[in-house]
Amino acid sequence: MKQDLPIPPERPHLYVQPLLEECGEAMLPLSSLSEKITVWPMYYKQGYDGTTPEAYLRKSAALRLVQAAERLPDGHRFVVFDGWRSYQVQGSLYERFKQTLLKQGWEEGEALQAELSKFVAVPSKDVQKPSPHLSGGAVDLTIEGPDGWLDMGTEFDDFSERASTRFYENALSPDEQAKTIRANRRLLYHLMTEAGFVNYPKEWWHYEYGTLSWARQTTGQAMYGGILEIDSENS
Ligand SMILES: C[C@@H](N)C(=O)N[C@H](C)C(=O)O
Ligand SMILES: [Zn+2]
Repeated sequence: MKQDLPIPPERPHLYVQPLLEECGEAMLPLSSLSEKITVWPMYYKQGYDGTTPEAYLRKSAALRLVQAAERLPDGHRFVVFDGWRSYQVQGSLYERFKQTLLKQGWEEGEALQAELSKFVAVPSKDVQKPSPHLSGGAVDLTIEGPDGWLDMGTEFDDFSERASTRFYENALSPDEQAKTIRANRRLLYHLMTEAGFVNYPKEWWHYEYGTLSWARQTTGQAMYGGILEIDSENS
């Protein structure tokens, strides 16, 4: 059972910047792909300008998501919070988190930048080096079961240590709730990685395929450059 298989520690990966060869794949809307996938557009619901009620991923990433979803236990489905993201939305998320940290007493400078980029990628519209969500190869998601969203130990976008994917792997004597959370994160992790995605170790909900950081972790060819606008050419 996937729930019994520990989430392995992050593997050492390439520190050189992989080359990106844009493959030209269009993006697919996720809400109509499978009964096992639903979209809960978190940033749209939170009122961010430039968001839409649909979530999009590049075609191969979307099809791999379907593959993973179809292996969910009966009565479960994926809940997608976000896929492709515009530069405007990436910038707003970054700015909002920065303001939160400043209110907590952080001061402008390198330490603040480092803390910020742990949880929100630096906004980049360089199509050869885009922030992951701008490429259409990154997805934020959880799992819904018969009784609602599974307990993953934190809310989506809880920017704390507890959000680290392996946080509950390290508990020495986990109580029943911690065991449940650990099993739920394992289920998501193994379904997604077996379908070819890589996880961002600081966030249990963030997975990527075909992006620069995916290439760094897998030595595969990065193939998703930045998409700056959704239009009829790329969706
Ligand atoms: C903001 C959060 N949901 C997320 O997606 N974080 C990663 C690091 C990102 O911004 O690419
Ligand atoms: Zn993400």
